[in-house]
Amino acid sequence: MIEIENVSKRYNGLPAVKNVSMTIRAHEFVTIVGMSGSGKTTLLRMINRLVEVDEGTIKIDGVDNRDVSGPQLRRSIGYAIQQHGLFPHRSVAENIGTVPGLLGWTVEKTGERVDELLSLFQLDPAIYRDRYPHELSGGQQQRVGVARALAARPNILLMDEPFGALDPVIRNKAREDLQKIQQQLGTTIVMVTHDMEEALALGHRIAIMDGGELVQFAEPADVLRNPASEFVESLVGKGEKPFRLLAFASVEDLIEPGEASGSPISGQLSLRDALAEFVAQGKTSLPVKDENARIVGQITLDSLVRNGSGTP
Ligand SMILES: Nc1ncnc2c1ncn2[C@@H]1O[C@H](COP(=O)(O)OP(=O)(O)OP(=O)(O)O)[C@@H](O)[C@H]1O
Repeated sequence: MIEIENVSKRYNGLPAVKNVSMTIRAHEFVTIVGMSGSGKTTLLRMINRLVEVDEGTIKIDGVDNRDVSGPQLRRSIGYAIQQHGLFPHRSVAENIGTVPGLLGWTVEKTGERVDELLSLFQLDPAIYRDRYPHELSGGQQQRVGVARALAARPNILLMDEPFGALDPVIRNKAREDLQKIQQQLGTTIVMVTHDMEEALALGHRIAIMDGGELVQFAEPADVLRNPASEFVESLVGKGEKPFRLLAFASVEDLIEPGEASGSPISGQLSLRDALAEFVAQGKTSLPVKDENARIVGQITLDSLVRNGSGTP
């Protein structure tokens, strides 16, 4: 758990973060979103004390983060950034093994962990272990950067625009991988992004910053339905809002009895993807199938539209 209490930071007399309080629960995935210069990175870096707070306290699992030394704190918290920060003259294995090395792990234990992480990130250890960063694609470098941040099994992982430099296709894949890894390892993740789509897709809760202030901290659907201010509403994108809300419900929520023609869609599909199917198939109702491809009912465009607009 990370408890941020009344934290402020100024640079040259100008406030960068203003009196922010928020509690991030263990195993939670929190995204911090906001415009450029809104204080996201400053807030993130105060957690691992790459930036010191001017006022307020940050407690990690109940302990003030100033009660341990900065280097010691940073060995226990993973940190991944956009420029991945890999050491160019060290191999992939040496890069990933950096923190375990500092913590005094044996060569054998570190080697096992390196291979385990490479496999987790779908990089064959036999091929990639001994490569150097310049021998990897941008997406692979990024994955190695995140693997390195997770090497010593930190309970907390801080990420600053980790996918910013990736092209959209690889970026989506990287997000999915991260989501799976978070579920698998239960790591508490705090991730800064300026991409609302990314914040909504990944965050269990989203923290929205504006001019150094935390203006809303809530679950994605809540932010969409009840934006705390006009600024949040504009960030969410008024026009996009109905589609984004549809992404949080699935076809199985709206199954009804009856037969429909057309190519069956999965009950697991999000309503947003279902809407695309209605358009692609040119239908107003579609059959719904379960995991065993059995037809279990139908969904109508009418019910989807009513759900999307919030009309019962
Ligand atoms: N080391 C520094 N020295 C002086 N001013 C700084 C420093 N770091 C940040 N600032 C200022 O503090 C404010 C918040 O910056 P911060 O990097 O936290 O914003 P951000 O929301 O992460 O922005 P971006 O999305 O562009 O990275 C900005 O006005 C910035 O210019």
